[in-house]
Amino acid sequence: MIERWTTAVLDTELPGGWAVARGPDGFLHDDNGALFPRHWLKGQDLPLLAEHGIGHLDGEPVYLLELSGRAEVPGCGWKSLRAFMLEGDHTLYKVLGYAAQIGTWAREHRFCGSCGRATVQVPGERAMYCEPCDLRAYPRISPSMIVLVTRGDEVLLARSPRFVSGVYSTLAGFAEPGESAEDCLIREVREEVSIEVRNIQYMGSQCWPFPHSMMLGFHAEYAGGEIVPQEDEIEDAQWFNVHALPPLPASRSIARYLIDLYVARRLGHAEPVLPG
Ligand SMILES: NC(=O)C1=CN([C@@H]2O[C@H](COP(=O)(O)OP(=O)(O)OC[C@H]3O[C@@H](n4cnc5c(N)ncnc54)[C@H](O)[C@@H]3O)[C@@H](O)[C@H]2O)C=CC1
Ligand SMILES: [Mg+2]
Ligand SMILES: [Zn+2]
Repeated sequence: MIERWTTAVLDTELPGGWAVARGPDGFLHDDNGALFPRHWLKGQDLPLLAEHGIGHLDGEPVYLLELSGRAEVPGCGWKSLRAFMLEGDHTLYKVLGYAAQIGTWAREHRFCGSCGRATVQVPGERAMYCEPCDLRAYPRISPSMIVLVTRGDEVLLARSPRFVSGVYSTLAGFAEPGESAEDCLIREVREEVSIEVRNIQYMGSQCWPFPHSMMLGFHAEYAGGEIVPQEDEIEDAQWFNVHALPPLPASRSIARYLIDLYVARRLGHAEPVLPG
């Protein structure tokens, strides 16, 4: 399969291509989507913080205009990355998800974390550089484990107080220094619901640019314990029968994929495909 979208570090001195603009309210869009002719977009008097050449879409260069504040463009509106994830073209969402991660990282690494001096972008490399310290800051990626724990026909799902009302999802958490993926998974499940697991199986991964998680998805079997939801983090956790599931997470999430896959295997239905 030919990839429509590939990332690259492009020279911002070169003319042409497409551009996306990101401000405090998300990405600029109109009826045609979020990609605009770059020359036109740069003529819109936007409060530009930085420009990044981010890759190629269908062979055409794509740039990000990262803005320092709010702006209005006639005939256009602003839409959050999450809204692009939930609806619309998946390739466009991939472009915008990457753009968001690059924009956030570059914005947050304008100064050296060691000496406090201004950093510069390294030409041809995705790095912010402090010359006196010889220190490069690369885009930040935070590994997070996500796991569906099952017990026969039952799946363990939980709600965080941050979730949309009624929705239950798989357990997830960030890796800490010193942990393997499995260590992290076991700790997170213990912390969040006080359950022990066994037969941990890796199922697949997904980039989750909110703001920079890398989700590593697992399946695990229940091995013991009673559910005790973690105070403040977990509002409720329950075993749900595969025939009586609550409202579930968005269909493009790996959480949903892990649930749908288990249910499909249990019921002998066609297996879902993990959205990249
Ligand atoms: N794609 C998907 O299907 C899903 C993705 N997620 C994502 O998984 C990630 C982890 O899930 P949570 O339950 O929120 O994590 P968690 O269970 O580790 O708890 C969040 C806490 O971790 C700490 N934290 C925040 N950012 C961190 C980082 N970069 N590294 C280490 N610790 C950090 C903070 O103390 C925060 O309160 C989040 O980004 C969440 O959006 C969660 C569920 C579904
Ligand atoms: Mg968690
Ligand atoms: Zn420095």
